[in-house]
Amino acid sequence: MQAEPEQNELPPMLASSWKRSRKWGVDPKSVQDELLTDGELEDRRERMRDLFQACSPVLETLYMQVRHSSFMVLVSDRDGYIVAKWGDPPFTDRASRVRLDIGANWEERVKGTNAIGTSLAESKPVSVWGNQHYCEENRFLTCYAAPLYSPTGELLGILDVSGDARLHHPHTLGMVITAAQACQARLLLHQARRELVLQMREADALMESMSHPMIAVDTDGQITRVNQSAARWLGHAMADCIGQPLTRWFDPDDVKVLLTRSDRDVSVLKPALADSDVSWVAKPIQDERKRTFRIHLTGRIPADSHSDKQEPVSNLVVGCPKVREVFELAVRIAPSPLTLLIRGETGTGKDRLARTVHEASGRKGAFVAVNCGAIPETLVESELFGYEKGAFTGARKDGYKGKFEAADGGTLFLDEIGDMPPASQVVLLRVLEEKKVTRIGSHRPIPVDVRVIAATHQNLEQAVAEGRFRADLFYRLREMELVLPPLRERTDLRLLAEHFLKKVEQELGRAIGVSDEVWPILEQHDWPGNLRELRQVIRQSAYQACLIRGVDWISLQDLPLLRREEPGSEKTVSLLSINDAEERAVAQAIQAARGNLSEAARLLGIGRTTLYRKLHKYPHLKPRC
Ligand SMILES: Nc1ncnc2c1ncn2[C@@H]1O[C@H](COP(=O)(O)OP(=O)(O)OP(=O)(O)O)[C@@H](O)[C@H]1O
Repeated sequence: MQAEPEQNELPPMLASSWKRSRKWGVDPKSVQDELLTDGELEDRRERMRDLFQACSPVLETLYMQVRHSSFMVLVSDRDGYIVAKWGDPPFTDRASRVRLDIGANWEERVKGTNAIGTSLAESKPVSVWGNQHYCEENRFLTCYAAPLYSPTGELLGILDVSGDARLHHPHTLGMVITAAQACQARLLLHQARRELVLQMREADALMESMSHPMIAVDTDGQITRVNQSAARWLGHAMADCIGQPLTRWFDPDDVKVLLTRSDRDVSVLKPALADSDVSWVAKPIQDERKRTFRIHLTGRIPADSHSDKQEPVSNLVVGCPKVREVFELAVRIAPSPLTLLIRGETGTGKDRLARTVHEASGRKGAFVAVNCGAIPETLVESELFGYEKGAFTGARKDGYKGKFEAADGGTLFLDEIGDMPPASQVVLLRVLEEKKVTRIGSHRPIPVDVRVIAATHQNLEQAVAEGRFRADLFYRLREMELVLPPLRERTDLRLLAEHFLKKVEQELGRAIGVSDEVWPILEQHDWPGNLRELRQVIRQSAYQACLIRGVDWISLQDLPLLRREEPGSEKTVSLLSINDAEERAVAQAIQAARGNLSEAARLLGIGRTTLYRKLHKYPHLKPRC
């Protein structure tokens, strides 16, 4: 054991630290250690996950430099708790005896003068060698520590290299300082990347939140982005719209003008189909040299009545006994605090059921829906739990209230829960257990009163068996389970179809009937897209009947269902797009009118100019003279 140094032998920073240690009442002969429980340690590690993710290459390189030399690398959080270590026996065994180990607190108030504690107290790099340590048991050590800062200068913790005092070398401190600086640089890079993803996501969310249809096209006229509302209008899934030429839906001449004259501030486009009500405003997005990068099209529709999510719960169709049972049970359990898991194929009405539970629960707060599958892995936590101002560069100035806080007093609907990344599953489980959230960049847990409803179309039991989904979270979420049957097993298809037809009638402003021969076809289809697909088919058929054929009833020829599949396929029907249907209708009309275009236009119930425009789109249909 080395003797205590004289005060004047200590460097000034350490002399002040000794004074503080005395003031704290630390006993140099008997240390009262402060240790974390496993849960607390996990929590603190979790809060530094970003740092470890971004900086592990630096920390590993540092460890490679000191291994085999009775040295170890440690990281403490900003409260002095060691949360990570890299080292090898026998030195780590000796270090463990004085609790220089994961979970122990090395603040000065616990351990007296030591590199981690003093570096924290002074916010400066420091080395503490042998008998410069305040507590006798630590005097076999030599330690070098430097603060770890976030890119915005916030203290995150301490990087420390500790070893046998006999191997002390002043240069080691320089190495630790360099590594701490490299960590800050890597964090900056990491956060810049994350910020970029956030911004892209924000742009997507903005686009998605618009109730008006929006389409972005590149300078070649190809679609690069659409929102749900536009995808609905275009008659395809969002992913299928990307890369398609705009000329599939708009007059090619108009599109040509739009692309060549995209320097114009704003122009108005008329769609080739459904020419009646929707008009599209095009606005170029330009760089600083006024070169057009993208063109944004916003559709103006008279009423957004086909919007997915705005229907009052009382309007739901529950004509099938199986479904009625599910809804009745949902309403009965709604006032309880039970966590609910809703299962069912895509488009079976899980979202609607979750809203029903919320409305029947009497909870005054908001219903907040989150699609866990749509959030990039790195953003799940900031989205759910929020972040403090300055948590990372590019973070909003006032911080961000996560979805849990937004749903306080209400219901949080976690859709596609099976897609939640494993790391976020841990945090979610903790929030469910503790009913508190801690924003990223904060240490203050905020109590929340949130009823959680999760939904999935996946086989979660299998995901648990394959290790993709945590078993404890699965059981925590499934305090109560509701299962929605697929449309092919429902007995109320006709009621649903009539319900969707009513909405289209409102859009089109006229009553529309359905011919008898249509029903068996609808009943036979196996509806992989369930209610959403049925709604889409009804809408497309009604538009086809009214706007293309000019009649007030849907008959077989309007159904985008009648195309036969490849021979040998079990299915007899599959969907046609609005465009295919339009092309077919034009061909039939020209054939029926024996090439007389005025007559064909009359049969189609459209003007001659409109028919000419359509022939521009389908030049092979032009009658030969
Ligand atoms: N009982 C119902 N009566 C009338 N319309 C319904 C009913 N249930 C769902 N819908 C409609 O069906 C469509 C799909 O429903 P919803 O979005 O709730 O399905 P989901 O199962 O949550 O879909 P996903 O799995 O894709 O998230 C929506 O337009 C919704 O309004």
